[in-house]
Amino acid sequence: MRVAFVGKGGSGKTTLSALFSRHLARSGAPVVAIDGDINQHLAQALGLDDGETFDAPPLSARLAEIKDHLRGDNPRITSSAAMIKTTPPGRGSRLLRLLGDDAVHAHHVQNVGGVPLMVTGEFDESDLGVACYHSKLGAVELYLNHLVDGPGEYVVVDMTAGADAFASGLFTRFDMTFLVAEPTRKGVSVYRQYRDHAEEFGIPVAVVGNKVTGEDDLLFLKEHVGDHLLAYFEQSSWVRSQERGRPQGDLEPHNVHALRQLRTALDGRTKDWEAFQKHAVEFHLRNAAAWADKATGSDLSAQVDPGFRHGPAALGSASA
Ligand SMILES: Nc1ncnc2c1ncn2[C@@H]1O[C@H](COP(=O)(O)OS(=O)(=O)O)[C@@H](OP(=O)(O)O)[C@H]1O
Ligand SMILES: Nc1ncnc2c1ncn2[C@@H]1O[C@H](COP(=O)(O)OP(=O)(O)O)[C@@H](O)[C@H]1O
Repeated sequence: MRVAFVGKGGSGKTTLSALFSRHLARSGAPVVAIDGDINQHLAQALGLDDGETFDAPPLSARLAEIKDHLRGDNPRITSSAAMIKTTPPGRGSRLLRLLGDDAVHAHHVQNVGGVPLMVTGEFDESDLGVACYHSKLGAVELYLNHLVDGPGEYVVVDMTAGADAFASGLFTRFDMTFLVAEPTRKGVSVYRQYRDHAEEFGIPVAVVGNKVTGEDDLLFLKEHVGDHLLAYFEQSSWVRSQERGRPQGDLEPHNVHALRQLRTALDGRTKDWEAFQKHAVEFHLRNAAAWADKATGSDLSAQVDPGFRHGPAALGSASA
């Protein structure tokens, strides 16, 4: 199961991504957390100490190698240069298993606070004015497009705020999207934007309230998001103490309960590999027509393999 945490900057996406990843990992479930936020703080939120560093290379630093690995010997994708972030897998592509023995996990995963973590990379000075953050997110999209995750396995992505997530179709790669909303007008406005995109594509979105301090906060959220409110987290002194580098005691029982609610909702989803691949193809064709055919000088619609069926059955016939 894949889940994205989205919402306004500062709403608590990173905090909740970290809490949820750790909650899953502690239960013994296989988890990969991915920091896809423009502000790369997930490692810290998972408990990377001040003296420690995250040494695994960011996914965006090895995009060409990742593409080369994933295209395997798919005859429709003749070079990594011809592969764009939306290029869907086909027969001959290399498919990934969660935390499998492959070049992507081997290079990019580092364990932080008991959670295997990959990062997309900082949006640095050299990117300013020349690229959008979607260039960093391309590797996440390729990873998710080629991943065959089984039941009881989890990918948790801390997503960037804002419209970049919609640019390529990345938002259709998840079994569930948790929209983190503070009980403020700004907090719920992102919800409306996301809801409209999601409805168009039949994407499941649930609102997760955060930093709730009382009945008024809860009523405000219910008034604005209604039945889409799945769960809410209270303002947490444990989170605050952890942020100060001195975690005290345990996460509050109400917040632990909210984590369980998120997991139950996610576990209740049924995977639809056919719909998943259909969206991948649809967005690939859109990107091809909008900019990528021109950028690569080729007809990228030819990369779509109509005979490919994504999902566990495809693992057997994929490139080794
Ligand atoms: N949605 C959309 N619309 C318009 N232009 C886009 C879009 N996505 C990517 N690009 C531009 O294409 C260049 C390569 O994109 P990426 O680095 O994201 O990766 S990839 O080629 O898809 O792997 C890159 O341009 P350059 O930076 O000039 O190489 C991106 O800015
Ligand atoms: N439930 C909570 N209780 C207390 N502080 C919180 C809670 N959720 C988030 N915070 C704090 O709010 C700030 C912003 O959270 P962060 O997770 O970095 O947001 P985002 O990733 O959405 O930008 C951080 O200082 C974080 O510790």
